[in-house]
Amino acid sequence: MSAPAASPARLPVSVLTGFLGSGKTTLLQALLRNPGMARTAIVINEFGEVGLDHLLVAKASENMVLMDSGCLCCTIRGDLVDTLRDLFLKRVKGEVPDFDRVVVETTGLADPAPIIHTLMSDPLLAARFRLDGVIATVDAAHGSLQLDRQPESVKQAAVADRIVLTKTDVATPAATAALMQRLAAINPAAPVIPAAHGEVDPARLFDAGLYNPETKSPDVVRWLREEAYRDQQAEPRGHDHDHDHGHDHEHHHEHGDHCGPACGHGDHDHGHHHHDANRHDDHIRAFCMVIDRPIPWNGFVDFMEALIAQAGDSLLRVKGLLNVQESELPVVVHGVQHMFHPPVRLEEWPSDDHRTKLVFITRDVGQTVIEPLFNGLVWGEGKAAE
Ligand SMILES: Nc1nc2c(ncn2[C@@H]2O[C@H](COP(=O)(O)OP(=O)(O)OP(=O)(O)O)[C@@H](O)[C@H]2O)c(=O)[nH]1
Repeated sequence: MSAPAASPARLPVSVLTGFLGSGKTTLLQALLRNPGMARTAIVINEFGEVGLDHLLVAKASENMVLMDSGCLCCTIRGDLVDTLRDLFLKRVKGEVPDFDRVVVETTGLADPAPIIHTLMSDPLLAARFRLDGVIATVDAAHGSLQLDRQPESVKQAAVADRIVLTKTDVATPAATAALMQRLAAINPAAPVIPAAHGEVDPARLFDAGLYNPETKSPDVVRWLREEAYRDQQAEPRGHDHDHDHGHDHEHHHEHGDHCGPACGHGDHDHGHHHHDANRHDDHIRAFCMVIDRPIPWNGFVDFMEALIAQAGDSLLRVKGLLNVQESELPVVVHGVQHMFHPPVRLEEWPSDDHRTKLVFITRDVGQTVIEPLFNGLVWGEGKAAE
């Protein structure tokens, strides 16, 4: 098993995504004014669209400007990899003020996954930067309609670590409440932060990654939030998912317990649709698996490889804390679609609970699909007759 220590010293990068017109620019403008954003570099597509003139202090170079809050703002030149390398180099040479955080806005790119993949996979970037988290803006007034009609908007909410609910000043409280419930169903672990006109404490948006910058150590409980999947599954659904209830879960429980009677909510494989099948979030499954006994690492790798091969595009987010047979220490895995971070071995268990926990947010691939694959490749179940 390769389990390199993911150095917390690498610069955290947050990816800001959100549907067209959902308030990304407004949020950035408010953040740029905030003194709490000093020592942050923001990467955007164009200065013009953010309307920075009134916040500008100095032009550092053709594509970099400095704000009076201390925030550095730069536009993408070439591609993101070039821009981030350039930014890092200028920082090292002292050509720009030191910064210890980067925010990348994904304007014009509906799907945040390619940016996340670039951050995870480019070897030079991965040595200097680490993905802190994905922030998604969702419009409180139009978000429901966008979730209905636009698969990208569901995907953005599903891969997010933080969801900023914008335009709460113009949405009705009932619409806001219904949307919050719907977002919680898509992505149970992501806090939904209401923010009219982009007014939000930056501290609530950042440090969503595995590393807690205060303790300089991993905080896997906060990162995994596996209990949120349980809580969410126990809640009445914001829309009709009652077809999930009552199906037979007994067959799932042989190797571990699962998250209550509504676990694998969205296991639509069981049928009984009562509602508009075109709602894109009805294709989203958010569930956790808890496995009692230590798992063989090679079996887990076989399982993940098979899952990626069969359903890579449908895996929106996978996070896991693993108890592997080969190690006394826990191993953390993290993936977005078919791209996985190198596994990280932690120095200690976060609690006395040493069970493996895996959380999945997928499109159309429910627990009833993933669990037999896991049981087959990890425990060799279903192979006896071969
Ligand atoms: N009332 C109200 N209007 C908002 C709020 N946030 C954004 N807006 C308005 O919504 C419109 C779109 O906001 P932007 O911030 O430009 O959204 P965006 O996501 O950056 O848009 P694109 O870059 O085109 O994808 C603008 O007219 C904003 O003034 C809010 O919280 N309340």
